Amino acid sequence: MAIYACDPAAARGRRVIEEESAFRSCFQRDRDRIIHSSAFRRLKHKTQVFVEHEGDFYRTRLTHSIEVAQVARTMANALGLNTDLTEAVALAHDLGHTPFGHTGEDALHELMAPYGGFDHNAQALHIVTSLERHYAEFNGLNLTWDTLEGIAKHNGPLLPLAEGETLPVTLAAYNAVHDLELHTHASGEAQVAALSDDVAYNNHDLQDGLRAGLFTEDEIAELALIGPAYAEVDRIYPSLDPYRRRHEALRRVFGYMVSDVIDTSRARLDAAAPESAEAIRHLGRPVIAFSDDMWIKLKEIRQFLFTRMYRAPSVMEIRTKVTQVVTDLFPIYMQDPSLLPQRWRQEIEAVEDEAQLARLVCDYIAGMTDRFALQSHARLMGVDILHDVH
Ligand SMILES: Nc1nc2c(ncn2[C@H]2C[C@H](O)[C@@H](COP(=O)(O)OP(=O)(O)OP(=O)(O)O)O2)c(=O)[nH]1
Repeated sequence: MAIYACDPAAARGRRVIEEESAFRSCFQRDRDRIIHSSAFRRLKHKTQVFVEHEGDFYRTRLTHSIEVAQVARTMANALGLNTDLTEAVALAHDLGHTPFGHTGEDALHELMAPYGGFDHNAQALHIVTSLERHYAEFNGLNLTWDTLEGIAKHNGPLLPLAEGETLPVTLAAYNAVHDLELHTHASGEAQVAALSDDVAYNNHDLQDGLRAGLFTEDEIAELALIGPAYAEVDRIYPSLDPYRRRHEALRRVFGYMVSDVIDTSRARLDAAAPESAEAIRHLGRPVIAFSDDMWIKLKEIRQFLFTRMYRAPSVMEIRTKVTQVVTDLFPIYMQDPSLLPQRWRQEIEAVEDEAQLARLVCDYIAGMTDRFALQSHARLMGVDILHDVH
């Protein structure tokens, strides 16, 4: 490992002190706790782009998280960073997603507007610091400080706040008791995990979008990063069948992105010459990055995916319906919290005001899988919103 890697022997430790494992480093143990969490298992039925009933081929938040962790390990290893910490942060980065992905998040954010809003990154931290309830001596997973800061700073430092911005309430509350130093950048490991998210989804969404027939290979071959990949495949394998041709082209695109991050980040690390993990945190700019040229090409892909996939009419039609599911469920549980399961009802006794009740209901709904939300909606509203024809 490089001098600037996070060394498990020097980790900042857990909020509740525990005996170290004889077999696993503290970061390995964090990763294992994340894999064994309920929230991680529920990612298997949470939307990446397509709602779960739309087909078994497409990515879910679980398969996406595994792909992020895979590429993150490769990049961390190439850069001399700690692969276990990188993997832990990568596997945890989407734990806070609601049913129906960003659509559910937007709906919950609006419903929670009077009570501090909702943010999936803050929710991931809330889950691993509070909502998982399996251990005798603490709520949450009691992860190391290093993993928690990586989860909190998925989008970079959270402080100082921009004008009119506030910290998500659950994050602010946790930070008040366990200072995650929100002014600094995260470790190199967490920065790798964050960029791996972009590498993974921009690649797999192209694959899923093609499979769904939302656009064609000829159309994506017009994009600056993708055209050369198809050209190279056609040159080497002039008579490849269409499926192998697609795979060969897209795996090259993936490789271009990974090589670019490794080369750019190596150059940045060489130039900054950080002498510790702490030095990376205080550098004032990220050390893990795409080159400017790659960033321009990536933005073109992101724009294409946004208009042709995330805002495609067929995706938007489902979006309207699943927004209704979340919008219907929230007031039902607010008005009659006795409908909540036992584990949540117990907490209602400690609720002091409407904002606390709303946060509880929000946490419960946010934890639902797509199918559980749809089932709950069908049971409570008497309609199967995706299948009933009106
Ligand atoms: N259907 C649908 N999917 C979306 C929408 N916005 C984003 N997605 C999907 C596309 C990508 O697979 C993925 C990108 O979002 P992520 O949650 O991974 O990253 P994002 O940069 O939005 O947030 P984050 O980095 O986690 O703070 O989510 C949307 O409005 N509708």
